[in-house]
Amino acid sequence: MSPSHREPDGHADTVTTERSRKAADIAAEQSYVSALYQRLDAERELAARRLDEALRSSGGPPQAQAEREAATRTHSDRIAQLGAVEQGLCFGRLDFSPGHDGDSPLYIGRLGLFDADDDYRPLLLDWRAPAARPFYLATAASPEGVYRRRHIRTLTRKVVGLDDEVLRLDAAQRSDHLGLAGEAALLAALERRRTGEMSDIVATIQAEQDRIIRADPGGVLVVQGGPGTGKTAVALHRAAYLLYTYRRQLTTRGVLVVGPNSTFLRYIGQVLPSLGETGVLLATIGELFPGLAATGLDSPAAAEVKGRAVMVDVLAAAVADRQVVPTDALAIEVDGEVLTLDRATCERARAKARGTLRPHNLARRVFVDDLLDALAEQSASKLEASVLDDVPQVPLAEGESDDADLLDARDHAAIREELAGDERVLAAINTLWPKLTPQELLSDLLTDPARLRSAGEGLLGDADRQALLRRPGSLWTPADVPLLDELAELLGEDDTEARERRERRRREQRAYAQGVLHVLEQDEEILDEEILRVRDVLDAELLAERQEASNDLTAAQRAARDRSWTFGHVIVDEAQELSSMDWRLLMRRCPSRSMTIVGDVAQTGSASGTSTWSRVLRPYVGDRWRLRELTVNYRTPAEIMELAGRVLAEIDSALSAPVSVRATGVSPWQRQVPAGEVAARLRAVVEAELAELDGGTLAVLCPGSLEAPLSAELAETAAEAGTVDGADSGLDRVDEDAGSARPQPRVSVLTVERAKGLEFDGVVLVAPDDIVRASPKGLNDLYVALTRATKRLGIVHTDRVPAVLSGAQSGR
Ligand SMILES: Nc1ncnc2c1ncn2[C@@H]1O[C@H](COP(=O)(O)OP(=O)(O)OP(=O)(O)O)[C@@H](O)[C@H]1O
Repeated sequence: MSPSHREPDGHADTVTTERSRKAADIAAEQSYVSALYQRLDAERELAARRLDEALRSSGGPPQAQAEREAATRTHSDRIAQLGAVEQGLCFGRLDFSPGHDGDSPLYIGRLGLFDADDDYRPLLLDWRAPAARPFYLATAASPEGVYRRRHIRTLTRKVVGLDDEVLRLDAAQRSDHLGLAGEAALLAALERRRTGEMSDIVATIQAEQDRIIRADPGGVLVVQGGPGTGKTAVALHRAAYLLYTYRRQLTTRGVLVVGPNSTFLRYIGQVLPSLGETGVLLATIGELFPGLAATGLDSPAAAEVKGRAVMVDVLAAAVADRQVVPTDALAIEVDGEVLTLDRATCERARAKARGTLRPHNLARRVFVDDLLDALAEQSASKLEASVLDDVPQVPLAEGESDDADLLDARDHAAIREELAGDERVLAAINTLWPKLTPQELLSDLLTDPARLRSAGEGLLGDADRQALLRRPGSLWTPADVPLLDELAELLGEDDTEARERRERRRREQRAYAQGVLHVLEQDEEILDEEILRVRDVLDAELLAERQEASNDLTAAQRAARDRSWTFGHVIVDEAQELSSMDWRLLMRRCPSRSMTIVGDVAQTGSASGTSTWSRVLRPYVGDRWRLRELTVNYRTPAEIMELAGRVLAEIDSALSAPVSVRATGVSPWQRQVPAGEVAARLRAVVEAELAELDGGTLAVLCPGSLEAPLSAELAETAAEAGTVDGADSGLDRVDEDAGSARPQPRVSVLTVERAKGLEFDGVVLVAPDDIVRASPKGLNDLYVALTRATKRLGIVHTDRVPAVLSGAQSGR
């Protein structure tokens, strides 16, 4: 330091004292944190030992086997949980004002640890525990007894920094403009390079987020917030919190988290395990019909029509159309005899079946029974007539009547049974009221113009029907899934045969178990009448139950296989995109209406999506839903948000953009290139941006028409440098080594639709004018695209500059 810059001696002393105090604090925290890691290691060893014991023991009675399976599951879960908290095990400490209840410091971390040698004194408090709340909520104005909040920063197991906030109104240490807690730790977290996988935010959850995370689970909670306000982060932490707090209810029914696409689910997939939660099913709507892969793509017009609420009536009409009454009588030849089903008989049977109000496949039984009765009666009459024809006529004696039936009830039943087993009879009845699967019915409907015209009469226009029609054998699409789900409800499943099969299997298992008990008893030496015998503790019924495929699946795994599964709680992210039909499906999965709905109506891109929450919720809960708003943008720097804010004002001047938590000093750049040269020139732009970013992730966002050519162009760069993800390769290969080694920079080429919910360090937006003009929600798409970057944004115009962007800073 030059003499002219020398600090006055007194100041230098203060700095030195401050430094040594910090070093002493760090050393003290290091010893506490090291002790916590020792405890963690001990817990891991214990869990591993117990798992090993459970796996090694074998044989024994069935009850012991079942217990062993449960123990194996518990210990494996515990090992996974302990493994997921290695990074940042402890991140906070609360010190309380003197005289406050329990004034020893509390340490907050990713899970709870206790001192087994000291009456299970808490050493580390799980962030979800009620006592940890002040860490997120206490403020200088409302300190909740907290004197100091400390953020502890660690790298691997080493304490590398402490950020203290003294919660006294006169301790003006904190920026109050957004009411942020732990601002230094928060900004450090936000500055981190993005890896392509979302990370948890347990160490820096803000008060407005915490209130949502810990909100009561009952009823529908809507979380509305602009881009980057942490909606996804909050939704996932809420899932973890609910599972921790309401474990009993929720581990049986499970929690469903719905996201917009598989790229997004990969992006958030790691967050929950790192929070120590694995009992959650992450799925897109397209994945919620078990056994069906919805890999096809709809045109925007087809997706929009399929999402309309009127499709409920179209499908109901399509089902009704399959319950046919013939114009002319149907003739069925059975054993050389012709039986007929006339219009009136069929109409009566149909009315009776429909009158049951049961789903089609279940009401079918009533229809079939009625027709079989009619046919049996006809057949019996014919038989009687032919017998009478063959018998010589004998004059009736006085008082005798000739209407005595030749056939009794047993004969009638036998005739009916024979008809019920006759292929030709069944085939005829099937043409009138077939047993149907949702897939058969929807496929028939969408590939047959006549069926579609009939079902859509008065409900769909010509253009709608045209949009829906497709070739036989087409792949299922995500928008088909809610239609199939609706049909599954309308059709119902006649599971009589399956139930009979299950009952038969149970009987066999019971018989087998009886045999096992017999053998066990013969082996027993009766030494003492007092000693319990096998049969005293286990009967054949119980043993048979244990034999049933041991139910060692989690609720999430069972739910994934069962269409009619209902969840304990449902969380929907990017909920503004869901269609009316999507909502129907989701509401069916959650009859308790314990739901968290997260989204931003200014980001709606899909034509089936919504611009108001009340419109989608009214049919299910009326006005009984709560709204919470998030107002701070943790992702997008102020310079980029300034540009995005103009687009938002254009979408709806009543909407206000969230306030950015930080500025970078780097304004977005814009330049114009001829449309034909964009692919060739993009490579240089990408290389320059990667150099500026010095690692981290970069996305090229473009209209659908440019996705393939730009991917191909950049794939050549990838081949040379090994750094580019093509459109289909996803983001999951991105890695970063805890901040020390330089990460591989990655480039993804994506449409706005696929980039929804994701974020990147840098974004190059190509041809925004085409994006705006491509759909009625083009401005919303532009808003989404502009708000994906955490650091840098560049815009390459190929055609006109959208008016809303003109006049902004140019360059590059
Ligand atoms: N309290 C916090 N501490 C640290 N990081 C946070 C916090 N809240 C949000 N973030 C970070 O801000 C970024 C944006 O969060 P998130 O993706 O959840 O926002 P979003 O509201 O879902 O955005 P969008 O609507 O654009 O999809 C993420 O990187 C997230 O980790």
